[in-house]
Amino acid sequence: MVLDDLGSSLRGTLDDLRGKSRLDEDDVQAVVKQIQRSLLQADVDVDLVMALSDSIKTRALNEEPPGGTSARDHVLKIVYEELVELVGDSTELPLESQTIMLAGLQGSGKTTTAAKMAWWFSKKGLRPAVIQTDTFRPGAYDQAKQMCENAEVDFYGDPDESDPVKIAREGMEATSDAEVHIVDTAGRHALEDDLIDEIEEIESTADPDRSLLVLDAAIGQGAKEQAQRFEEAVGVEGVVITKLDGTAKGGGALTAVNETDSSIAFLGTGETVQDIERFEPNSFISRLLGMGDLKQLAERVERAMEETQAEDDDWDPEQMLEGEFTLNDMQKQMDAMNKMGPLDQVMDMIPGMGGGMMDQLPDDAMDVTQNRMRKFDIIMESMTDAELEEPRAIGASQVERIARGSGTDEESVQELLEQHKMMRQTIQQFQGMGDGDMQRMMKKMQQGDGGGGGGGLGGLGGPGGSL
Ligand SMILES: Nc1nc2c(ncn2[C@@H]2O[C@H](COP(=O)(O)OP(=O)(O)OP(=O)(O)O)[C@@H](O)[C@H]2O)c(=O)[nH]1
Repeated sequence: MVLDDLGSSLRGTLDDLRGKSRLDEDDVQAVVKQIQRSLLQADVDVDLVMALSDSIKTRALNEEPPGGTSARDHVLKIVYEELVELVGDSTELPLESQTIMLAGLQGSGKTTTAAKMAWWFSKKGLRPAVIQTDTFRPGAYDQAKQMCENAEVDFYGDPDESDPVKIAREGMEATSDAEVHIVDTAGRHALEDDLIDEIEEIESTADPDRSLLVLDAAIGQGAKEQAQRFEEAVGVEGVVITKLDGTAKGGGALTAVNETDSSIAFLGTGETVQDIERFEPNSFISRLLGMGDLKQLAERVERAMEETQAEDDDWDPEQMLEGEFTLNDMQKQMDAMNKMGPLDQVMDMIPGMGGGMMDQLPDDAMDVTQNRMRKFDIIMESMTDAELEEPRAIGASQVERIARGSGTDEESVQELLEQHKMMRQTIQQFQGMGDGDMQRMMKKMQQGDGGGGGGGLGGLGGPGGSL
C-alpha cells in the first residue's frame, strides 16, 4: 500500500530515540533520511519530499517539546502532522442528494468503484443508483450490473445502445427516484481529444455536482499529466485511489492530488463492494505509522456485528459481554470477524499492531489464522445445540464423536475447546473491568506499545492469541 514500509522503517529509527529527552541535529537527520527514502521509493515527487523534509527538520529542531514529552514522541507528532498535511484533507462529500461522475484511465477501477461507492452511500442511509455509460468495454455492463446486485443498489445500463451520452440522459431519468446518482464512464486516455470531447458531453448531460478521478495506486509519475488534463476537461473535485490492497506504491497518485490541488475522497482496498473506505487523513497516517486506526476498526466491528445480528435475531453481542461466553458466541464472533475483511487489514488498524508489529509475524500468520477459523467453524457444525451452549460439559466420548462427524481429529476439537476457554477468560476480564480500567487500556493502546491489543479481540486474531 501507499508508502508501505514507511511505518516500519521509521519505527526503527524512532526507537533509537527512546530515553532521550532532547533531539540533536544528527537524530533529526536520521529520521528525515528515512522518510525521504521511503517516500521517494514510493514514487512521491522529489520536490514534495524535499519540502516535507525541510519542514520536519525545522520544526523538530526549533519547536520546544511540551513538558513531559519524550524526544521520540515529539518528533513522531511532527512527522504525523506533516504527513497529514501532505496527503491533505478528505474531499468534501455531504450526505445528501447529488450526482457524482467517475473518470479515469482504462482499468483504473471506475466500474468497481461506482458499485462500491453506491454501497457506501446506501450504508449511510441514502438511495443510490449507478448509471453505466461505458459502451466501449464489452464486459463493463455485466460487471457493473452484477456488482450493483451484490451491493443491493439500483442500476441502469443499456447493452444495446452505443451512445454513452444517450445512456447518461436516459439513465438519469430512469433512476430519478434515487438520491445519489453515480455515473460510470468508459476508461480513456486524457490526451486523446475525441474521448475527452465525449466525457465533456456526458458531463453536460448528467450535470454532476462533483467529478472524481479514479487512479490506480500503481500509477507513477504519469498521473500528474493525466490528472491535469481531466481537471481541465471536467474539473476534478476529488480522487479515488484504488488497489491499495496490492503492492502498489501509490506515491504517483498522491503527487497527482497535490498537483491538481484536489483531495482524496475514497480508498479502494479490494475487489468486493465492501472494500472501500472514506479517506480520512488522520486515520490514514496513523495506520501508516503503525499507530493504528481505532475509528476505522470501530466502524468495521460495528458493521460486522450488525450484519451478524441481522442474520440471527436471537444473538445479542451485548449479552455476550454480560453473560456466559458460549461456543455459539465464539462462532458468531468468528463470523463477525470474517465480515470485517482480511485479517491483515484489520490488524493494521489496531494500535501497536500495524507497521513494525506486523512485520514480526511470519508471512503466513494471517492465512494460518483464517484457515484455523474455518476449521473451527466446521467442527462446531458437528456439535449439538447443548454442546455449543455448555462446552465445559463436553467429555472424551463427545470429542471423539465430534472429530469423526466433522472429518477432523480429536486434537483439533481439543484445540477449539482450549481456544474457547482462553476467549472466555479474556471476556471475563472485560466483565470485571470498571470504566477507568478500560480507559487506561485504550490509552496504552493508543500510545502504540501494543499492550492489550490481542486481548481486545479476545485473542482471536492477535499475535498474542494462539489461533
Ligand atoms: N485488488 C483490487 N482490485 C481492484 C480494486 N478496484 C478495482 N479492482 C480490479 O481492477 C480491475 C479493473 O477494474 P474496473 O472497475 O473494471 O476498471 P475500470 O476503470 O472500470 O475499467 P475500464 O472500464 O476498462 O476503464 C478489475 O479486475 C477489478 O476487480 C481494488 O481496490 N483492489
